[in-house]
Amino acid sequence: MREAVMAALSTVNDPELHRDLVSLGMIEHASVEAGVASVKVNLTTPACPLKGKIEGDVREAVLAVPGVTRVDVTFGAMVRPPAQPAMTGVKHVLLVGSGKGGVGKSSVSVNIAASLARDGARVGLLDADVYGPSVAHMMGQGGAKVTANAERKMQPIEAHGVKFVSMANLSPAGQALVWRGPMLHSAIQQFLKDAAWGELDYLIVDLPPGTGDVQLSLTQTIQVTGAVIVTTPQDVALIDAARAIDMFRKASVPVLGVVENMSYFVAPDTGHTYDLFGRGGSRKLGEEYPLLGEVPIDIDVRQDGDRGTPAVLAHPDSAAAQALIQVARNLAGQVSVRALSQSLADLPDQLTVV
Ligand SMILES: Nc1ncnc2c1ncn2[C@@H]1O[C@H](COP(=O)(O)OP(=O)(O)OP(=O)(O)O)[C@@H](O)[C@H]1O
Repeated sequence: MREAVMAALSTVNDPELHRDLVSLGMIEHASVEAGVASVKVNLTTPACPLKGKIEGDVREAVLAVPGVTRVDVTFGAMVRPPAQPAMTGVKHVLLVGSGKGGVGKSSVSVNIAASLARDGARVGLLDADVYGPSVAHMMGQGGAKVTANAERKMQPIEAHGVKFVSMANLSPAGQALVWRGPMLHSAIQQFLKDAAWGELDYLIVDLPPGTGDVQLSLTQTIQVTGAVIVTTPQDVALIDAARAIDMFRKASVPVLGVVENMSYFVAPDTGHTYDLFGRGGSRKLGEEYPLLGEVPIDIDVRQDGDRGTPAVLAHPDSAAAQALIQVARNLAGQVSVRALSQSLADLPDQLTVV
C-alpha cells in the first residue's frame, strides 16, 4: 500500500515549483498502518508560504488511496543553498533596499528577520544602514555592545531568535559616525565576513537608502541571492524605487520582490480604509517583480519598533503583522524557487518563477 501512497503523492505538485513532491525529493517518509497513512514532507523553507495548501493537497490525494482512512501529515524543512553559497555557513544573503529614506526599510527588515526566525529558520540581520542604524533599537538592544569571541571575531547579539550586528552596537549612543567611502566599505566587509554568524539559512542585510557606493560595493563583494525593494505607493517613492531596481539589475542581483509599505490605513474607530499614498501603486514598477505584500500603516508597527519588539512578535494578529509575516514567507518562497531552479536546471521542464 506504501507504493499506492507514493503514487498518489507523485500527483501532488509543489504549487511554487510546479513539480511533484516525489520527484522533488520532498517526501521524507511515507507509510501506512491499519489504514492510517503517515507522510512527512520536507519543505524547502520552514517559512513556506503555501504549507497549508500542500498539506491539503497531500491529504486529499492520499485519502483517495483505497484502504486509507486517515492521513497524518508532518513537516520538516531544509533550506537549500544556492549553487554558490554566500559565505561559509551562510546560505542566502538577502539585501533589503529602498530608493528613498523613511519608507520603512528598517522596520520591514527587522520584521522579516523576526518572522523567518519565528517560523523556525536560522536568521542573521546585518544593519548596513551605517548612516542611520536603527536595527539595534528596533530589536530592543540599543544599549548592547558587540564583543569579540575567542577567535577574535565579532559576536553577533541575539534577540527575538535573530543574530544581529549593527554599527549602533559599536559606537557610543547618540554619536554620529562620519564615514568616508573606503572606511565604510571595509566596515561593512568586516561586519559580513568577520562576524561569527555561525550557520544561517538567511542573512538579511538592511542597506542604507538610495543607490550609492555602499549598496554597490556590497553586491560586488559577496554572492547575494537577491534583493527586496521597500517602497511606499507614492509616485515620488516609486521613482526612486525604480532607480534602486535598476542599480541591482546592473549589478546582476536578482530583485526577488517589492514590499509596498504604508500601503493603506484602516481607521481603528470607524474601520474605514484610507489609501493615503495610493495603495497598489507599486504595481507600476512592473509585472516582473513579485509584490511580496502590502503592509498597512499601523501604530503598532511604529510603537513596537520603538519599544524593541518587532510587530510580528508583539502583535502577530494585527493586519500589519500578518502582512509582514506573509512578506517574509513569500520572500522565502522566492528564494526556494531560485535555489531549486538552479539545482534542477538540467531537468526538462521549465520552472516558473512566480
Ligand atoms: N507600516 C508602518 N506603519 C506605521 N509606522 C511605520 C510603518 N513602517 C514604518 N513605520 C515607521 O516609520 C518610520 C520610518 O521607518 P524606518 O526607520 O523603518 O524607515 P527606513 O526606510 O529604514 O528609514 P531610513 O531612511 O532611516 O533608513 C519609523 O518611525 C517606523 O516606526
